[in-house]
Amino acid sequence: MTATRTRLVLGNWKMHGNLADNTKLLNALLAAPRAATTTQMGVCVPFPYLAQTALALSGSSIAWGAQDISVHAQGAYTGEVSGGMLKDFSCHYVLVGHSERRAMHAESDQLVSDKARAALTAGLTPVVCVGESLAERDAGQAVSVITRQLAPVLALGSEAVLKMVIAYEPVWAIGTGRTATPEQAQEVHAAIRAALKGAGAEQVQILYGGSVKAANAASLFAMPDIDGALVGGASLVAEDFLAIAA
Ligand SMILES: O=C(CO)COP(=O)(O)O
Repeated sequence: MTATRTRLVLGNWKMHGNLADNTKLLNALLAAPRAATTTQMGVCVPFPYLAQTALALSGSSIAWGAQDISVHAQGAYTGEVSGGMLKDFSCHYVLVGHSERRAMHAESDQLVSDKARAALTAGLTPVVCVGESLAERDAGQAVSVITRQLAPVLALGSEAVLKMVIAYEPVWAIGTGRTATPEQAQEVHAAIRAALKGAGAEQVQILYGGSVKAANAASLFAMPDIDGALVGGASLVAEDFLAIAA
């Protein structure tokens, strides 16, 4: 990682949590001494817990955000949540295009780009998730799939891309305990950075996600184009999440 990029460790709680457990988790994150690290930390929580998270983390160095955003600013869109609403709860980040949403909610590459744009319009930092399936990797298509997924995002222009975070999450590594090797991840991260091209590509944070644990974080973070992690399961256990950031 070059000196210009700060390391970022983001938790994705997915559809986990309840008021009582969240309080314990957030308090444990707040109680941990963090003076020695310059690593940025954040948590992306389910919509109903944004208020609780905002209240708990306000004034701390830990950021928070959501896991999805509507492409619409407001209107008759039952069940949707707008960027303006996320801003009301002082969200910094919003995940867009997580593979679970691409797979289970049929989110297209274009829709993911539209969501990234909606996030930027609302003043949020979109964390654009990309990643190939196992079949695609086995077919040697990892980089071409990611290039295809990123194309409509890159079409938003370099000024927009500079305000984003990209997360590479190979689908076969999510929740499986099977992490990409640092070399496998680095290869894709370098391809992503090459795809970003142009001015500023060196500044964009590119996170790795997929079974990141304290035991494998350091070797992943040692790679030149891996700027941090998007953490699922391990972000639900304060000591594991903190150990990754440390
Ligand atoms: O999907 C992920 C984060 O967005 C990764 O999840 P796990 O860390 O549980 O594999």
